[in-house]
Amino acid sequence: MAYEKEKEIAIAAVTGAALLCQEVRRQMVPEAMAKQDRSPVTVADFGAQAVVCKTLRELFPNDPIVAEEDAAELKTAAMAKPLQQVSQYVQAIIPEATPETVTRWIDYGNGSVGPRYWTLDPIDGTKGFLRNDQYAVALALVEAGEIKVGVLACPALTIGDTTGILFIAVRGAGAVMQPLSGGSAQSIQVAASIDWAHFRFVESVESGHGNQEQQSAIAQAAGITADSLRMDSQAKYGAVAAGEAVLYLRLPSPKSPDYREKIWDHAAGVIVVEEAGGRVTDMTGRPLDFSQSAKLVNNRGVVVSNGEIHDKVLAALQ
Ligand SMILES: Nc1ncnc2c1ncn2[C@@H]1O[C@H](COP(=O)(O)OS(=O)(=O)O)[C@@H](OP(=O)(O)O)[C@H]1O
Ligand SMILES: [Mg+2]
Ligand SMILES: [Mg+2]
Ligand SMILES: [Mg+2]
Repeated sequence: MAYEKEKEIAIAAVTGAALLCQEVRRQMVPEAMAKQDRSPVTVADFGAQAVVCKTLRELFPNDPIVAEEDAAELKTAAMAKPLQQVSQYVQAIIPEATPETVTRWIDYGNGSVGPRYWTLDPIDGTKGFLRNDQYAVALALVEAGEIKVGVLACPALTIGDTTGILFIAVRGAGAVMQPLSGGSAQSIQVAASIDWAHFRFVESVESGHGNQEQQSAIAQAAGITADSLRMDSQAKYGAVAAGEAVLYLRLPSPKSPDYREKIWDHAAGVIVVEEAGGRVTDMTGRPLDFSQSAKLVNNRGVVVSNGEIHDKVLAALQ
């Protein structure tokens, strides 16, 4: 099958990173360090990025990686202690890790968008991770602007009687989910609109990451009467792909009208939903454009659905 090697390496890398995140949560109450944009980052974000970038670079040395974090701050003297912690967590997954190699591996993620690249969010939903709620490790391969492979680990997500879910999709080959702790893969499909128990929508926990008032109004216009499920991270894409909800709305926040969505906050989730039979566009109906830069400069807002209700949602947005 096409992209077999990419898929296997991506699964190994993301699983290692998710284990690291779970280990951090078990051993400590992670502290948030503030980035320049004042958003939080933790030792687990850095550790997860080191694990994934090191694995990818070894197997695909020519592929750029566009990842959320970088090690510039972490290399400063003031950060010696957190760097030591990052290095120890990474060592549990990759024994040869040292503070020096770890910062180098993290900076493999400073690549640029090009004809073929990987994009990584080492922890998507850092605020969720800090709150002991949902978070995800999200990795995707993009070629000529088209997402080809996506692997999304959601360690805190429960579906059926499994907690800790790994979503995997390859373009044209469908989407599956499997227990993060190992076990067999099961093919997934979005829910049909007649499935009333799942005829509901998901949105962010953080009100500043969307426009909850408008999101409720649009969901209602599409016939959804149930309250929203609020969850952090791309676990929302997983919920739509696995048929737990029929719609995920992320409309521009009135507090940050000029915000542009980042590619790593969407790429893995988009292919998982599309391969499960769903549809993803921006709020004007355009496909998300992953060919430009780390930001989705040609898109505003994101609409993710089971496909069936997509046009109705877009019409309500006009
Ligand atoms: N203003 C604004 N608008 C839209 N999106 C924003 C904004 N600010 C931040 N972010 C990005 O949101 C990412 C996580 O958002 P989620 O909505 O998935 O999770 S959460 O419910 O907010 O925790 C989060 O990803 P992580 O940084 O990886 O956690 C951010 O990249
Ligand atoms: Mg962040
Ligand atoms: Mg993110
Ligand atoms: Mg992140």
